This record gives sequence, C-alpha cells and structure tokens, in this order.
Amino acid sequence: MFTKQLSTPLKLIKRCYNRVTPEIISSLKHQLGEGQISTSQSVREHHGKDESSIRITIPDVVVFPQTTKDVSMVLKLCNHNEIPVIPFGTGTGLAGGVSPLMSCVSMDLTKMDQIVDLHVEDFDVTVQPGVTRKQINNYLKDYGLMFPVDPGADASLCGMAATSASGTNAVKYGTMKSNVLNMEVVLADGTVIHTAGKGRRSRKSAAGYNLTNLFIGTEGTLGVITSATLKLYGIPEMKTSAVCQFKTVGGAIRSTIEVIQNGIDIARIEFLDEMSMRLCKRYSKLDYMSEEPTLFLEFQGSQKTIEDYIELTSQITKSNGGGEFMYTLKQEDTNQLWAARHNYFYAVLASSPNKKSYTTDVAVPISRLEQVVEEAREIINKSGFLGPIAGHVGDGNFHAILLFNPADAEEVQRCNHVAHEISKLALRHDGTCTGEHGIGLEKKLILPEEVGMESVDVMKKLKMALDPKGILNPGKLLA
Ligand SMILES: Cc1cc2c(cc1C)N(C[C@H](O)[C@H](O)[C@H](O)COP(=O)(O)OP(=O)(O)OC[C@H]1O[C@@H](n3cnc4c(N)ncnc43)[C@H](O)[C@@H]1O)c1[nH]c(=O)[nH]c(=O)c1N2
Ligand SMILES: CCCCCCC(=O)C(=O)O
Ligand SMILES: [Mn+2]
Repeated sequence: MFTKQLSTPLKLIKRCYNRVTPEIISSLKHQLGEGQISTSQSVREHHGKDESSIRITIPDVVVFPQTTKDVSMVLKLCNHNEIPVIPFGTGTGLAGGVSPLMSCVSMDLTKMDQIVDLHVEDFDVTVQPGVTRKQINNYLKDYGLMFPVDPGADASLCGMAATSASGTNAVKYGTMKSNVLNMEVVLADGTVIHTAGKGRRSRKSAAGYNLTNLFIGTEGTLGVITSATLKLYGIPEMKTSAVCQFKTVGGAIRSTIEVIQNGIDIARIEFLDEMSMRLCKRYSKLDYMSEEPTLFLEFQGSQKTIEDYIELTSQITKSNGGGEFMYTLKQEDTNQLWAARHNYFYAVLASSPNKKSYTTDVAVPISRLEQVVEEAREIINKSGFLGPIAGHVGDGNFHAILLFNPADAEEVQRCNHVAHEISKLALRHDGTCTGEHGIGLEKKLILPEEVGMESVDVMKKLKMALDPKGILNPGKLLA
C-alpha cells in the first residue's frame, strides 16, 4: 500500500527537493512572526503523520497561521516558489492525508481556534479551522444545541470537512457533506473565497455551482479551509441507548437492514463482531457483555417515540435471533457504551502493540450489506489476518482493522492485497472504497475503478485550474 502508491512524478519530487531554503524560512518568520513557525525535529515529526500507519518523511518546516491573511500570505509565497503545502488539522486522519512525500511546508491550523459566530435562532455556527468537534459541542450545550457529526477522534471540524467525515450519528444526521452551509477557503495562489458567498448561511441555495460541497472531501488538495458555517440541531429531549447481542453476524446485520428499511428513525446503530467485542470488553471494561456479534443502538426524541422505536426494534432483533434487548436510561451507562465504541480503534491497536494497522472503510447499499460483510470476512479469514469488523452499519459502512508486521514485506503486501480485495468487493456491490476516511495515499489506485477515468479526469482538470503548480498536498487523492 505504500510502495505502489508513491507514484508522485519524480519530476515533482525533484522540483520540490529542498525548496524550503533558509531564505524561505526567514521570509516566513518575517511575515508570520517568530512564534508562528517551527523547524524543530519533534514538531516536524508530529506533523509528518496521522493515525494511519503511513510514515514517509517529515515537513521541512511547520507554520502556525493565526489569521486567514496569514494563510493567504504563506500560500502566496509557497505558490510563487512552487513549495508544497500540507494543511494539518488535528492529525487524526486514517488515510495518510497529512504525510509529506517530499520537501514541504506543513500548515498547522490549530491556532485559528475561534468560534466566530453563533446564530441560535437559525441553528448555525461559524468556526475557524482549529475548533474541534468536542470543543464546539461543549460550547453549544448551554444553548441546547449540538453538532452531530462525531468521528471517534476529537477532530478539527474543518479537517472533518476536508475528509468528508462521518461518525455514529450519521445514520440520523448525515455526514459533513450535509451539514456545512458555507466555507471560507484560501486557494493555492492566496485568493480567499467564500463558497456560498461571504456571510451566507441560508439552509438552501440554488445560486450557481455548489462550491461548498465541491471543497468538502478534497483533503487539502484544492484549498485550505479557514472557516466553516455548520448546521446545528437541538439537543434531543431524551436519548436511550441499547445493546443487543446475536449468535450470528448475519442476525445482527439483517436486523440493521430491517430497522433501516422499516423507516425507524434510529439515531445510531453500530455493529461489532465477536472479535471486536472481545477487544472492546477488555479495553473499555464492558464486563456485562459477551463476546458475540453485537449492535450498539441509540434512540432519540420524546419518551413515547423512543418507547415505540424500542418495541419495533426489539421485535426485529428477536426475529433475527437476537438475545435480550438491553436498554438503559442511565447517562453513565450510555457514556460508557459510546466511549467504548469511539475508542474501539485504540482497543484493537492495544491488542497488538508491535503491529501496525490498516483500516478498511467500505460502504455499500444497505440491501447488499449482509453479503458484503460475509464475503469480507471470508477474504480476511483466507488471508490469515485476524481482522475484527465493526462500524456504521446503518449507513452500510463498516471497517475491518488489519494488523500487520511493518518489517515483514510479505505481510505488508498481503495486507495491501486484502484491503484492495475488500474495496473491489464493495465496488462489485455498487458501493465505495471509502465511506468516510477519504482516499489520501492508500486508495488512489482504486479511485479510477470506482468513479471512472472520465471522472478522475474532471477531478484533475479542477486540480489544474485551482492549483496549477500542484503545491497543495501533492500526491494525495489523485494518482
Ligand atoms: C479513534 C479514531 C476514530 C475515528 C477516526 C480517527 C481516529 C483516530 N476517524 C478519522 C479522522 O478523525 C477523520 O478523518 C477526521 O476528519 C480528520 O480530521 P483532522 O482534523 O484530524 O484532519 P488531519 O489533520 O488528519 O487531516 C486530514 C486531511 O484533511 C486535510 N486538512 C485538514 N485540515 C484542513 C483544512 N483546514 N483545510 C483543508 N484541508 C485540511 C489534511 O491535509 C489531510 O489531507 C474517523 N473518521 C470518520 O469519518 N468517521 C469516524 O467514525 C472516525 N473515527
Ligand atoms: C471501527 C473500526 C475503527 C476504524 C477507525 C476509526 C473509525 O472510523 C471508527 O468508526 O471507529
Ligand atoms: Mn468509522
């Protein structure tokens, strides 16, 4: 997954080799101020990686812009000198999106951490790129509002826009694609745009191309997002979480399909297979659960609505061989359950400290889910990897975490092959190789198979139009 993907044209790497000269660094210092730039080894190393296993090289310098003007100035300078720039949110990505392939500047946006504008009456808020999802929800709770997109990590909201992120709440509230009203974006040449127009925050608009959604999921390759205006929701009157365990994976998945197809407005429905449950139990002390295929569920709304949904859902799980439908009204139980789910990635890593992980991220139409999960399991079992499976099955999106020895070239190759096979399996079932983590470095070669060469050519034309010198996150997303 690493050797094949590094197909960035040698000329680009050569052209960028050592372009971050001492003169460039002193210009950046002069324009940003001493405290907004670092060439320390540890800071550069921190900015050379995300939560994936990809480690290639580290940036020559890290800049910490404090304003959109700073971002624009850095991009103008780097564009003029043809120096790659990689935007860095909180580094929780799982596709190698922030990992440099060559000499470059890492642009850490965490110092732009202001909540710019809240309109309680309109249910929207505008944030700078350093604001994270937990930070905004802590701020909003006093207003009875919440922002629902919830990747397991406390990621930056603009990084979540850049990767078109999702989470456990997406089955009810959608992903970042349906929760961003407007963005301020700085282009490669330093031009500042507002994708829906400066200050615009109507819930809908038909004014021209949808530039907001164009930039969502671009993974830092078309522009640097310097603010996002987000849709907010009222904190539900009541939330009830539930757990149901099954003798078979099929029973859990069939239950999910029937819940969705019956139009039950479930807020969260997450699947963990028996291997995942074993690791989750150990890491998060879920002692009351057994090591069986399990659904974690959450219902939101009025007490009556929740009671009706629990009745309907428990009938469905029972008809699919589900065990006791255990639900809780206790906040501490709910918090423990969802913290366990959000930390599941770390539970798997903790099980094999000397291994690296590759996380698949396919999504398929809900009617195909049972067959695809079954076939993915067969692919993994044949490979010899353990590969626990879990994820957002309400969206038809699930993950397998493949643990491999990075020093064993054969294992790395085998892991790459399994990941590719699972992606191709999803494509055969009208699905996608990435429901939420993005293409980054690891899935560039399968993108043309998914969207077609013609669509990849359109993406390349957009890239050429907006970043003709190819300085924005070169080598990512597009081969
Ligand atoms: C434990 C755990 C659990 C999860 C996840 C991670 C971890 C560690 N994730 C993945 C990750 O949290 C998600 O991809 C975030 O959107 C990444 O946000 P960061 O700010 O960390 O971006 P990071 O800093 O990692 O950058 C990611 C990409 O976006 C670009 N970028 C960042 N900020 C930018 C900006 N302001 N402008 C332009 N480009 C920018 C970067 O260049 C890079 O290409 C996830 N994801 C998910 O969708 N659903 C999930 O359930 C989970 N769960
Ligand atoms: C569920 C397996 C962990 C995958 C990586 C994090 C993630 O996306 C998540 O949903 O958790
Ligand atoms: Mn996920």
